[in-house]
Amino acid sequence: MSSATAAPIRLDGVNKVYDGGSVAVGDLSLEIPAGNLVALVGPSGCGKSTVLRMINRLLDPTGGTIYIDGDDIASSDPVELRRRIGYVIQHVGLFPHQTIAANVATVPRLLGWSKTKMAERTEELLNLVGLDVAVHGDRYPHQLSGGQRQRVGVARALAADPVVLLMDEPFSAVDPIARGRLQEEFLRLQQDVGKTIVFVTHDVDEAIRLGDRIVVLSQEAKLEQYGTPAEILASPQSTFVSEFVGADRGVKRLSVTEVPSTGLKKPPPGKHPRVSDDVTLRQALSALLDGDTGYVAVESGGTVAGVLSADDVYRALHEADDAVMSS
Ligand SMILES: Nc1ncnc2c1ncn2[C@@H]1O[C@H](COP(=O)(O)OP(=O)(O)OP(=O)(O)O)[C@@H](O)[C@H]1O
Repeated sequence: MSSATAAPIRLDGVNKVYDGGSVAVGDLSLEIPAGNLVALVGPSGCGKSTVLRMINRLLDPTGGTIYIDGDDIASSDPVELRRRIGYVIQHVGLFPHQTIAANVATVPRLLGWSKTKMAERTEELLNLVGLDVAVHGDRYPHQLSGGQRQRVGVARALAADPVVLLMDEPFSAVDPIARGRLQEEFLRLQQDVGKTIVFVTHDVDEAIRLGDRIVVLSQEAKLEQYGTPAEILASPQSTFVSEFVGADRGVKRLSVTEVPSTGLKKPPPGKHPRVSDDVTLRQALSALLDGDTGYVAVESGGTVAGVLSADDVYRALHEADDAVMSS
């Protein structure tokens, strides 16, 4: 494996039949580009976790091949491979009798890093996930909140600069408010680290929010659709996908579409609510509904570039859909 910070993953005709004959994955082929965050979504039992666990060789496929950075992982040493792959699970599995700092340094310690290098890396990572090493470093897992423990799990998974990060429902055990914050922080963190991330969730909203691309799976990990959130929302390829993304697909589309930068109207008189030009149509519509003029003003570089009405939001959504469909 190269020393790059992120590696592509390819699944080629992968199949997994458990002892006893249960087919978890029928025949799955998938390419995940380096540095992409791909969300695997699908109903309970469709094989998402099995797919993830085959990528780090916690399970071996019964057929097909998985490549990381072009190398067939079946010929790699599983322990060695797992040190190059970060893994975060729902109940993060921190070692209860080790401090937070020691937990984060798990893989560097196995790799024989010096104490100084481990301490520097631990501080850097805890900072990256928004925890202060001076406050939290010497605490034990039970002295942290659920959300803080998940952050430590992410820091630990990133400790040895893995080329791939696998995340299995990492935020589902925390309350919705902490979850939203973790998702937001995680998106910011990914902008910094740029890993190839495979993220399992059964929550389609989380997949839309986090994924560069989404893989929708049905039973036996059948690939129903693979595309960007905007593509999947604008054009679900099957009844399964449209039912899975939900009846409020239209509202979800608003949240993956940015406000238009051209064709804005000149503001009529009145005190219109304002949004910046990098918000989504959903945020713009919400601001419009909070006001009482029927318009929302879009600011660009501190000045108002123009206004949108509800009709304009509708038109912008459909123009964005047309652009997605024709791309
Ligand atoms: N060790 C096992 N032995 C036999 N069958 C198994 C085993 N582990 C999982 N399965 C079966 O394989 C299928 C896929 O399981 P998997 O855990 O991958 O699904 P999932 O999509 O991650 O589900 P969930 O969202 O509920 O966690 C299920 O039908 C499950 O019952």
